[in-house]
Amino acid sequence: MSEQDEEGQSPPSENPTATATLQHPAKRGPVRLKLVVLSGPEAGKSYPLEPGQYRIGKDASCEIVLTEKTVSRLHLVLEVQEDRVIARDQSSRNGSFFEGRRFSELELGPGTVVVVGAVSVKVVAQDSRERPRLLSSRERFGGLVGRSRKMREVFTLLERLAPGTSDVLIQGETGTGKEVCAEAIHQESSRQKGPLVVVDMAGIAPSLIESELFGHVKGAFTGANSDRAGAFERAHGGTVFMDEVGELPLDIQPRLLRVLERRQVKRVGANDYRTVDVRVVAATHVDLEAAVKAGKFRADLFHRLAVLRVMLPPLRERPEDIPLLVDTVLQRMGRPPSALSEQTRAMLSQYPWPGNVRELRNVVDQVVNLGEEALPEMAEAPSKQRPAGPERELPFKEAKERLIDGFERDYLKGLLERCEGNLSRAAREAGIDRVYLRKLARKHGLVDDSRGAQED
Ligand SMILES: Nc1ncnc2c1ncn2[C@@H]1O[C@H](COP(=O)(O)OP(=O)(O)OP(=O)(O)O)[C@@H](O)[C@H]1O
Repeated sequence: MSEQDEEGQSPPSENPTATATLQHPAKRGPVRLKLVVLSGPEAGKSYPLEPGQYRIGKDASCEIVLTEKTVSRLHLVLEVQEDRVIARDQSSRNGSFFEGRRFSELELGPGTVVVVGAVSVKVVAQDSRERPRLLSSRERFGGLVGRSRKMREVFTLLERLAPGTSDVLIQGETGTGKEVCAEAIHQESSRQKGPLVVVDMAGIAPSLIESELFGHVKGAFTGANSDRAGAFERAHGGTVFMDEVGELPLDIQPRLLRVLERRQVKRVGANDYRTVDVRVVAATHVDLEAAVKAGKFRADLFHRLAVLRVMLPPLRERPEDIPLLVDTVLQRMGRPPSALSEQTRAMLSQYPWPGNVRELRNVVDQVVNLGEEALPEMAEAPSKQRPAGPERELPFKEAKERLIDGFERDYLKGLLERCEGNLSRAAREAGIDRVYLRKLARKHGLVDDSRGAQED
């Protein structure tokens, strides 16, 4: 197996007939492929794919070694044939994913990105000029955590834009971490020692928004008993976070545009402008482009705000992040990972989370404090996003059992294969009691009692 650095050129093949082929619909003739690692410790490495089998895993004996901790010793096998490449997950612990969904078998073609545990790899033509964008290897940015490809793309972007001076628009559904993201941008910028002033447009009466943002002078309106600085003046030298900017009334929008363009504010009732040194980070959960089309948001303000855009993906598009988020939430609660059973974790990983990370945090909190009885409400929550599986039509208890059964079987199968059927080793690796493990394995027909299970 030859291994190249992505920065280098692929050497010409010594034996062109022995290379992997895949019919490209647009071209005649075969397309030779290679696998490029996009994230993790081996990011940038690439491997030409020739007909045959490639084992991908942490074990040094694999043809493609990925040392990242979420990768199983033997994780995925690529079967490279003359005209196609098939990827088969090897009952890996953390799964293999394509477009956010776990797969056990998948046909790969040029451009396919799959996630092995948490490591993204991409199949490209060997002579492709495209230099795949390498992803940040970090799993957190400020208070945001995630190891999915989508979140790593966000972190890559944030690494680049946070230290700059440009204003930023953060878009994402409720609970996707927009406020945490704004805090992180502030903390990673040169303004970190300055103030971060948060203004939630949805939480202020429309008549008071102007004064909140720009301040007022004494007597400007009833109740204005003294001069008051607005959010922009208070944030001088720092950052203003405008949450739910889509709620800004149309008549105030030109005034915000002026602040963005000239960095000048005029207090309500005053005649003079004051210059402010602020960075504006705005967020919205609504589609601002649609609001512009509907005449509810000024196009010029939108374009000025949207120069740099961060899109926070919904949790249902990155289920690989759920285990890490669950652990992070437990840690923030001061609880150990063992505070949740494997069954509960399996349930949490299956749920589509319409309320995103906030909902996940609340459910984990409830389950830890109230016990697993808190889960049924979760399963009853409506979701259009979730594909209807056969278990969706069953009574809750039965559906839950079936789901857990499937999870247990897959998990144990992979575990016992990795541990070559050695129950003691498997129990240690999984962190569960050996007697319980034996009981589970027997339930799923995974130990042959006539031969007696291996204990050491
Ligand atoms: N990627 C993440 N990693 C860790 N915690 C997260 C992440 N995303 C969100 N959270 C947590 O979820 C909760 C909600 O996040 P936040 O308030 O930033 O969401 P939001 O997008 O601003 O929501 P809304 O639109 O409803 O205001 C917080 O407790 C936050 O710490």
